[in-house]
Amino acid sequence: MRDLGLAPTRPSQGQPEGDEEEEKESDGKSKLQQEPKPFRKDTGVGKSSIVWRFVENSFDPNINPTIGASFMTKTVQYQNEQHKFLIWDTAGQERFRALAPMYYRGSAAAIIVYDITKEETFSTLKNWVKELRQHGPPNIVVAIAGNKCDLIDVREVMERDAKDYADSIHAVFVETSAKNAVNINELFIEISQRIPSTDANPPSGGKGFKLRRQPSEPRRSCC
Ligand SMILES: Nc1nc2c(ncn2[C@@H]2O[C@H](COP(=O)(O)OP(=O)(O)OP(=O)(O)O)[C@@H](O)[C@H]2O)c(=O)[nH]1
Repeated sequence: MRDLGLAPTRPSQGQPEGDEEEEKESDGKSKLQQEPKPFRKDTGVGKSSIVWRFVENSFDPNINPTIGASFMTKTVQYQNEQHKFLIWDTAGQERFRALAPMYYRGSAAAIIVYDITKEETFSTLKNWVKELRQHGPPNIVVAIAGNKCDLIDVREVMERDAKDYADSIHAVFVETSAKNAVNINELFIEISQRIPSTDANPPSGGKGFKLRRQPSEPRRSCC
């Protein structure tokens, strides 16, 4: 059995700032006008839906936004091994952003999700990559998921561009649809394959997991 800590990114905290509402300062300027919010576009990309599809194999079109974070686990039999995923699903709203380091610091991998129909979510993703590189665990596996690939008619982010970017930072990349269950299991399996085995990296304190590299399962082309 191997335990895989995973943190789909995007959270924070502190005094609620309001997400979509603009708060007015005493000088009458809104906070939006005063300071850039590099992570503002994180909500609604489908992080929770991806986790739900993976853990419960279900999809809720009326799912509520995540408050703070939620935690789920799933164990999958993959070839001759059991992989246990310990997953933190973090909130995308700006007011929860400061919580993010709590989740990614102890994680073996992070999935950064963007919405293929919203270009700004892809730009935001790069800020997360930077933050993970600067403040995350040195060997954290980064995965990029371009979600909602069932909405191909309103696509704003080209798959090739996202793939080129992912390759440039050595990240796992896949386009997913939580709605249609496309590439969800493949995403998690590919991440688990990238996490070094305990043979190569002896764990401290006797905890960890053993994993051999296996050939990737074929991915489905998204829609
Ligand atoms: N068409 C389509 N809609 C999706 C997909 N995944 C999620 N959605 C919808 O997108 C909306 C947001 O989904 P969530 O899973 O709550 O997104 P989130 O990123 O977790 O949002 P926060 O919790 O606010 O950070 C919901 O209405 C979902 O039903 C998908 O693959 N395809």
